[in-house]
Amino acid sequence: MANDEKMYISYNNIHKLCKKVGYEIIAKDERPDIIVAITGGGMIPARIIRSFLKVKGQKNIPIQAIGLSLYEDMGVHGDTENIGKEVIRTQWLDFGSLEQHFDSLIGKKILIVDEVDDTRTTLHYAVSELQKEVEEQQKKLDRLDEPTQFSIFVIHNKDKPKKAELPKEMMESGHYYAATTVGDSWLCYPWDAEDIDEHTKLAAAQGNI
Ligand SMILES: O=P(O)(O)OC[C@H]1O[C@H](OP(=O)(O)OP(=O)(O)O)[C@H](O)[C@@H]1O
Repeated sequence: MANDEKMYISYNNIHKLCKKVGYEIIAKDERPDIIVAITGGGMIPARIIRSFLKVKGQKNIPIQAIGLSLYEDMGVHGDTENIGKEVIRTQWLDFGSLEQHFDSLIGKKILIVDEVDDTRTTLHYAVSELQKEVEEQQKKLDRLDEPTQFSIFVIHNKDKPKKAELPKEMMESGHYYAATTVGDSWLCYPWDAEDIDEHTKLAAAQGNI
C-alpha cells in the first residue's frame, strides 16, 4: 500500500489483532497486573485485549486511563524548521479507586496500550513519565529492590523514522508488542467512521477484516 493511501481498519480486524497479542502475552506468562490505556485511541484496544488476558479464577485486570494529546509546537521562535509535536497530559493515574489491589505501580507488570505508534512521541512520553513516577515512589517508600516491568501494546506500528525512543531493555526483551507493522499510510479507524457500514466494506476490500 502506498504511503499516501488510506488504510481502513474494521472493528473485527482490531478484535482479532487484540486477540493475537493477548494470547501471545498469556503464552509467555506475562499477564499484566494493570493495563494503562492512552486516551482516546488506546481505550477500545485496551478493553478488547483485557478479554484475551483473562485467566480463569483470576480477577479482571484493572484498566487505568492516561490522557495524552499531541499538539503542534511551533518552537520558541515560531520557526517552521523547528515544528514539532508536544505531548500534553490531560489525565493521569488514579490509585484512589484501586486501593485494595494497588498502592502504587512498584513491582507490577504494566501494559501500556495505544492504537498506533506513529512517531513514537506519545509512547516515549508515557513510558518515561510512568517510569519516573515509579522511581520516585520507590525512593519514597524505600522499596528499591522490586522490579517493575513495562510493556507496550499497539495495534499498528508505522514503519518510519521515529522521533523518540523507547527503552532498549523493553524492545530487546520482547516487551513491545505491535500486532501489525504497516507503512506510513493514513490509518482510518472504525471509531472515526461516519458511515460504519461503508467503512467496514472498504476495510474488507483491503483485507482488513
Ligand atoms: O506516535 P505519535 O506520533 O506520538 O502518535 C500517536 C498518538 O497520536 C494519536 O493521539 P492523538 O493525540 O491524536 O489523540 P487521540 O488518541 O485522542 O486521538 C494516537 O492516539 C496516539 O496516541
